[in-house]
Amino acid sequence: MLLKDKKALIFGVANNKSIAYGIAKAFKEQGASLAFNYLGEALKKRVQPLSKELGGDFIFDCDVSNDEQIEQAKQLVEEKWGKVDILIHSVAFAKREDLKGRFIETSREGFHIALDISAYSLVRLCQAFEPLFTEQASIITLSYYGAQKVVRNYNVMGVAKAALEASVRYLALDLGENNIRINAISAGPIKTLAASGISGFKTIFKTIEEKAPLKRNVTQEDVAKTALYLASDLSSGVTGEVIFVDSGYNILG
Ligand SMILES: CCCCCCc1ccc(Oc2ccc(Oc3cccc(O)n3)cc2)c(O)c1
Repeated sequence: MLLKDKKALIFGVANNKSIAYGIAKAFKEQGASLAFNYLGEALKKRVQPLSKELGGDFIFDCDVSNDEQIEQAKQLVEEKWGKVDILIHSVAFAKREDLKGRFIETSREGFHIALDISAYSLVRLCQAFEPLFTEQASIITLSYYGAQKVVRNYNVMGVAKAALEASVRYLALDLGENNIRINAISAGPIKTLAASGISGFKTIFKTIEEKAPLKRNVTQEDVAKTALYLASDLSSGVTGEVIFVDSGYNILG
């Protein structure tokens, strides 16, 4: 049991297609205790049954763009668990109109929203939960190839993911003082609720099957297994890294 008695806080399960759901399922199988956030009453109805199904300890309302809600979440987790061994950040958002057309048309508001929810939220969650992280705690966030190379339509989310990946490196320096590790998994395209909001997703998904070295798209399970490695002592010497789980697509010219 790779994660026996570890307490894993999971941000970003929306449904059973979410990457965070696949990660949580694998963590449970390896003996971890789980807790999940949900975004407001509407999504509580979706997350509650998923948490039950996965044997979660508790769920909590937390909009990661709201500092008070993050502080309240920290206080609740402190009360329920006292400490946190693993934090999964699988949260992002951009306005629909900013995920298509010309990036140059991005509004100031749209840029702020995308970077606040998709990148700054990781910094703030680390800041709030730092007092609860155990000696060997591990933090994992999710990124995409569009952070490093231009992928048409990904637009402002690519800029947000670039900021997220750089934040992982700077956070690794600060958190390393206490032997806490933070890494990103750059996952290939997976058919999630979020993915359905991006123009051109289907085309990219098909291209991977034709061009990627493994000639197939990756699954939630592929990503979850790398998350197990990063969350466990198997990756004890790894921090500040971006690990591609994308059938090798990123290595192509
Ligand atoms: C053109 C790029 C195709 C491959 C995209 C792979 C991918 C799929 C999903 C990803 O996660 C999100 C999460 C939220 C997000 O913002 C959204 C999603 C739906 C509606 C909306 O208004 N914003 C966009 C992507 C992601 O970062 C990357």
